[in-house]
Amino acid sequence: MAAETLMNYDRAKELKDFDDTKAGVKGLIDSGIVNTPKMFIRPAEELAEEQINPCQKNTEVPTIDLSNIQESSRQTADWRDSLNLSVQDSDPDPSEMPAVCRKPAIEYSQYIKNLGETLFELLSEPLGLEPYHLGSMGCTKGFSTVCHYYPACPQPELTLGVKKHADPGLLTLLLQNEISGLQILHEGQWFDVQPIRGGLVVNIGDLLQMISNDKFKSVKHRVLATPIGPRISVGCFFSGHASLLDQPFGPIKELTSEANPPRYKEAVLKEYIAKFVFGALDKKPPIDHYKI
Ligand SMILES: O=C(O)CCC(=O)C(=O)O
Ligand SMILES: [Fe+2]
Repeated sequence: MAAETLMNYDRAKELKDFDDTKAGVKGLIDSGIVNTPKMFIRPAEELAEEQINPCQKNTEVPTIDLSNIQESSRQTADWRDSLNLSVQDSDPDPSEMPAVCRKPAIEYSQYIKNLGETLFELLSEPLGLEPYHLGSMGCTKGFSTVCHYYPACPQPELTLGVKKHADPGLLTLLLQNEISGLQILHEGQWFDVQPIRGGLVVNIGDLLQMISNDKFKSVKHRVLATPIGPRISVGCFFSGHASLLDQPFGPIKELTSEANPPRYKEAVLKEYIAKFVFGALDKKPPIDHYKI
């Protein structure tokens, strides 16, 4: 009986059915956010107008930020523009999104939310937890969508698109256009993560490493600057809901024991987040402050 079920198993059909529900990646691609580079190429007056529009509380309009460059140091600016859209509720307020990308961004957020819920269920299981455990902790609520635009770089050897880092949050779902540049660090060596059309990169972040008491491991990665472009990527960062900001969190109690004690101190989410918002991406990661 089991063998028969196995023989009838049609993986291609299962994937197609998953995509057709639009919980899958196809829905994300269809929503077209990766084809929205025009949000980065706009007249200066239009950008200035958005920057002073007070209703866009959750949006950072893209600018090349050179403020972290100190003349005396050899620090370089990252070779990219980024647009950050924070979605804290299931239905983001359209007036808080730049008009140019409002429709795809809202549609995309909805798919990501559904996919995030599924993935946190799947991740609860190998931890030996009930499927809804991570979801019920608030992991699936609230995420930031960051759209990166990496223009072609005339001297890619002098800079990087994004410096080496691990994502500080719980989980990142990343969509890339066809131009490569993303690399992960494995056993001291950098490996390319080639874009697969219709595929998402799923990255474990430091916060998930922390609450899983090292059962899941975050991965260090970076983005090269490339002579061809633009490279576009859209990362959705699950880092816990705003309502959890004042709560302490640490390794999940069910995952620790006398034989396997907590490897991290408890932290207040707000303080943890402040450490990565105000710290440099490639300097001491926030997780290191809590290691026991
Ligand atoms: O653009 C990419 O592929 C990755 C960007 C990234 O690592 C990040 O935003 O944290
Ligand atoms: Fe990252």
